[in-house]
Amino acid sequence: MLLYKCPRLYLRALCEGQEAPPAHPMPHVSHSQFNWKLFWQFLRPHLLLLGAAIVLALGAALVNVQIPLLLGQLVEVVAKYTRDHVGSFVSESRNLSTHLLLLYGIQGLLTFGYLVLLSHIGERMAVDMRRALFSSLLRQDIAFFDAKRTGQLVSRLTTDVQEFKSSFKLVISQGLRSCTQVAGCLVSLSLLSPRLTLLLLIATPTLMGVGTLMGSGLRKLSRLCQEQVARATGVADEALGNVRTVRAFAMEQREEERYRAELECCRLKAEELGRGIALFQGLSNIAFNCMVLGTLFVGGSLVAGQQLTGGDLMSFLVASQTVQRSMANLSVLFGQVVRGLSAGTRVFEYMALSPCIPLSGGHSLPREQLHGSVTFQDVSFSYPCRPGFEVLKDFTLMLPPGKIVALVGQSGGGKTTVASLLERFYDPTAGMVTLDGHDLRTLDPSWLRGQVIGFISQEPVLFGTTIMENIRFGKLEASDEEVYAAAREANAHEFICSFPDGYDTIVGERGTTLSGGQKQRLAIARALIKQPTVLILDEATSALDSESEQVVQEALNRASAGRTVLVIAHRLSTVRAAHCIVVMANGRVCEAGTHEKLLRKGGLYAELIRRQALDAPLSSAPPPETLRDPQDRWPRT
Ligand SMILES: Nc1ncnc2c1ncn2[C@@H]1O[C@H](COP(=O)(O)OP(=O)(O)OP(=O)(O)O)[C@@H](O)[C@H]1O
Repeated sequence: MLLYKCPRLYLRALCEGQEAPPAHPMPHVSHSQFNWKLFWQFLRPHLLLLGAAIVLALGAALVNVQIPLLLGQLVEVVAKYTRDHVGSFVSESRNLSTHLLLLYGIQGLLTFGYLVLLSHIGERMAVDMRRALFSSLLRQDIAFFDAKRTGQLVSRLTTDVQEFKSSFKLVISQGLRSCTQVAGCLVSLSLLSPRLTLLLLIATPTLMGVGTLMGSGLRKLSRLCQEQVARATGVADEALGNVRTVRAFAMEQREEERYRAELECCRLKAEELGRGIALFQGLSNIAFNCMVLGTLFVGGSLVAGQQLTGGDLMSFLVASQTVQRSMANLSVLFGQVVRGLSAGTRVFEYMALSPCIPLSGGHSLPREQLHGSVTFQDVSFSYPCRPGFEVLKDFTLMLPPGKIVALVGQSGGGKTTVASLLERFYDPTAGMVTLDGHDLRTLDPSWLRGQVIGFISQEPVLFGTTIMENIRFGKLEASDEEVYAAAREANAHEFICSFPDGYDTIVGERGTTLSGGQKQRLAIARALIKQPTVLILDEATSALDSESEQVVQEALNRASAGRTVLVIAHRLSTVRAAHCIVVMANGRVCEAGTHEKLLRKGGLYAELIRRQALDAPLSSAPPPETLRDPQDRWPRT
């Protein structure tokens, strides 16, 4: 297991002759506890400001603790004046009133200060967390995304981080303040009347214990609730992202119903959580009111017994109110903290995941020594999310340098899977894929994908930016001239120049403002700009009409020259000129050879050709001379 997580250990295991570990288990997402270690990493840079905020919050709370005592003294002055009618009430009370006004002012300033600081810290932390989570998600294995919905992941980046940030700010502002006030007031109260304070001290821990028990249940509910919200977001995201397909099948109603059903589940779960929180708050209110009533009752009897003055009782009452308000705040805060901790757990959960296939690491080969010879040696493979289902079984294939090899065969036979293994989106369960004799697992994946392999799929995905930036996606440091050259090579320059904005044309989300053929040619330019040694064409022309296909095919032919090319095709007419055609069935190679050789053999390929009724219109140019003699270089079947 450890070997998976660390490619270096894996390599050492190979060197020491240990058996290669079975391929990538599904990255494990544990429903773990809140990750305090990660939280600390985000908090650490802000410790100084946080310390300042805490000091200000504590200051505000301590100022607040003094207010009941001064109010009690003011009441004493009122009582004295009412009783004795001696002197001026205004002059007697001036000092106390000024003192109180000053405290109110200081409290306001301190509150302003710590709230500004907390807002600053909260926003910075949220940005850091989103960046770290996004970066971690981008690094996860492709297998991770097979098992996840985009909506769920996006929700972690948005809602969960937001929820966590709000809770964090509330805990420091309200929570810290309420706790300090409760503590400060309890000290004041114990000075005024130890007996009354004892009453409060007995009741408080009992209530806290009950609260903790209820809290763990609420936390579970909150987690379920947020997961359901993420599911609903996923449904909306999918429907909106595929709105053309939804419209084409007139499935708006169905999508609305799916979303409504998910929302209904959200509502039920949220209401259950709401009821739980309401019950918790209701019970705590009753308990705290009873506490105040009890305090008044016992305090009143102490005043009657002249063990307490009227002013002291007033101070006691105001301080008890502060304690009560703070406790109520804490109970409201509790729900938020429960939600915040769940949200934080979910955010840190994905952040702590380490991919089985790292983005980089291992060695790269100098370009001048790179030949582009690829082999699949006895490769077996199951997708991690379907472990019992072997897609490739002892699959062996050789792509000689500079040659074109076509993979054909039944749908679902594993052709795209072969391409995915070559790109190292997954690692084989058994056997190995090599480039120039090097196991792909020993090579740097970022070098492999960024510089060696170019991939062009059936449905090219473009980004909603300019044509220039889309082509440059293949090589960020490419000059304008390199972009133009790649576009020319891909037969795209002409149509790009015909647009009023030329290379600065915005292509719309996923390239919706372009035709299929235009998108495909941009994808070819994007793949060619990095001058890949190995090119994978996964049914690159199958979605195009015959006119576009011709232009795109021409570009592909040009792009294929001198490169090792793996062509995956359904339409057999497009691969007749390949140096070798490999027929796949049930995850195995069952035939291989040139078009003519396979036709003569009269096996599966000939049968496929017959089915596609391509015997007659075989009109494209005959394969180059070099193709006529495949000899025994081709894969064993
Ligand atoms: N991400 C995935 N997770 C699990 N199973 C998958 C995944 N992708 C493909 N498969 C399964 O692997 C098998 C081979 O799929 P693959 O896409 O490689 O076939 P293919 O030959 O390219 O098919 P087609 O010609 O229809 O594109 C299929 O049974 C498919 O259901």
